[in-house]
Amino acid sequence: MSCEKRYLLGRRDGGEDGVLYVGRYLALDGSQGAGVYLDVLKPHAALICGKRGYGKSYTMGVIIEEFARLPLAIRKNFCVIVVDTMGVFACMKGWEGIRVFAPPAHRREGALPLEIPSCSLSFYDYCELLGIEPLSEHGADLMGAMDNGPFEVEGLVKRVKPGSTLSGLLRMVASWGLFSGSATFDALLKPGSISILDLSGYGHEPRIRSAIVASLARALYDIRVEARRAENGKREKPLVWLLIDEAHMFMDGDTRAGRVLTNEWLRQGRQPGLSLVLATQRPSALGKEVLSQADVIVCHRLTLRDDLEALESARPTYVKEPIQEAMARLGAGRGAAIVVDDTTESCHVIKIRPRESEHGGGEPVVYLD
Ligand SMILES: Nc1ncnc2c1ncn2[C@@H]1O[C@H](COP(=O)(O)OP(=O)(O)OP(=O)(O)O)[C@@H](O)[C@H]1O
Repeated sequence: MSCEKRYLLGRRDGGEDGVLYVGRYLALDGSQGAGVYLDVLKPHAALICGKRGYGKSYTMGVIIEEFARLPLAIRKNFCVIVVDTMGVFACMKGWEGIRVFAPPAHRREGALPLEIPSCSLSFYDYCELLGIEPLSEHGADLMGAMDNGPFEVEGLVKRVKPGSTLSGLLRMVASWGLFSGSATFDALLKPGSISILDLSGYGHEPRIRSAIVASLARALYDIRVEARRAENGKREKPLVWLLIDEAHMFMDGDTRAGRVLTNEWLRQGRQPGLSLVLATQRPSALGKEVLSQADVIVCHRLTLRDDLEALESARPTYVKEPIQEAMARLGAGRGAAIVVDDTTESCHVIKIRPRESEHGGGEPVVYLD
């Protein structure tokens, strides 16, 4: 056993198994001290926040690397799924077996196809995706079409009024090739796997991204709730760690994805073994529920008053120092963060460790010739 001093976030015992090495304690003089580790033996809800360019995606990349490095005996208990909205993690493809999935219309070389089971979207998900009101003529028409058992989106077109706006919208959805009646999420549930879902092709399509995340998050929740009931010393379906970059895209406002993540994952995810890691530039956009449910908060530099106030209002009583004052200790350097850990009721300033794989989130350089 190593005698190096270490801080373990999210767990009270000092065990060495099932931990991710995230960085080092940062002293007031800028020197780095004891290693800081994050527990993965229990489910957690973690929030990584900070203003643009101060290290959120980099930190998430470190967490992904650490999952990839866990001994197989531990790793096979989990599957890790990363929702990559900007395509910054896609360059980790192949690193320690990491796989990248992308929707058929936006698949780059080497990425596996990501298809969404068409029946995994609820009636309300389809209404949000199509931009129609559930309580409208189109809504009623769609509900009638979906009532007739399992379907392909092409099949729905045949079941609604021919030539209607709804039929046109459904035809458009069918043309994306994203939804399939025979698709499953099984590939993402391979024990020990790390899957990056590259949704960067839908940069201007918030409804499509939301539909993907809502259906995935709900399906994983249902699968784990079911598996949990049957678990008896053997794990048929792995525990899930869902990492979402730019999480405000899903949780700002009243989206279907935001509702599933808040209601099923944050409020009820502990028992079925669902862990969530959300990264955002705008913690104020995630809502109070997210800030209060997160048991580990990694906060890089923030300067916007709304964001600082949101964190301040969620500051646990054991953190004596106001967030803004603690923030001053981070300095202007990238990669430093305040970490608030509910389990050990502690707050530290840390420096995230250097990445080993390529980081895809750097700024482009200006060419001078
Ligand atoms: N822990 C770290 N150690 C060394 N460099 C870092 C660290 N964290 C961030 N950086 C540097 O800062 C740059 C920006 O970090 P990152 O891409 O994570 O920003 P971000 O907060 O995700 O920004 P955005 O919100 O624009 O996506 C990185 O390309 C890297 O050069």
